[in-house]
Amino acid sequence: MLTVEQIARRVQELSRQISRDYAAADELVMVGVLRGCYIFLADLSRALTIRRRIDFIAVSAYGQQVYPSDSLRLIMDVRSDLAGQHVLIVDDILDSGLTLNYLTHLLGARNPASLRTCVLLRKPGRLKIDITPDYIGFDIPEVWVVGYGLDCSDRYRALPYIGQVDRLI
Ligand SMILES: O=P(O)(O)OC[C@H]1O[C@H](OP(=O)(O)OP(=O)(O)O)[C@H](O)[C@@H]1O
Ligand SMILES: Nc1nc2[nH]cnc2c(=O)[nH]1
Repeated sequence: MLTVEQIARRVQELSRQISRDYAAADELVMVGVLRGCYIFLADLSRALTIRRRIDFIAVSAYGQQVYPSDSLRLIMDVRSDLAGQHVLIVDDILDSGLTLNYLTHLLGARNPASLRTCVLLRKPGRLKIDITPDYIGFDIPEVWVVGYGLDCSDRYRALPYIGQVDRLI
């Protein structure tokens, strides 16, 4: 679906935009949403030209039967105190929007100086919640995608490109 070159070009564009937008900030705290974010966050953070710190957070759906699950729980919190910090949540994909919605409420309640969101992929046709990330890499169709950090039953995360697999979503 997306080649190595297309992804690299878009990540560079996003990093230029983010570096420009935060040029006046002392520091940006990038909060990656595990696990799918790990390659995108690595590439994006290295391309930024501003001061940044990296942190991680992990959530999990209750139960595995239904996707997307309506209820999420926090399974690993960030280490940093986010009060007064410029925070950017970085995730690989926005599907129903439940994860990003949950996290923006959770982290927004910690009095950050600012809170924005960045996703590499968005499936506009799947949104269950009206949420628009501040930075979006690509809009994609309603299919299951893998590679560049994204998995299918924990496989394919290390593929350098983004591909589509047959799976009911
Ligand atoms: O918009 P939503 O419907 O909430 O879906 C998006 C979330 O789903 C994926 O995570 P997943 O739960 O598959 O975990 P993983 O990142 O560990 O693979 C992805 O990384 C997002 O965090
Ligand atoms: N790997 C992967 N995770 C997702 N989470 C929500 N949609 C997707 C998808 O298409 N692929």
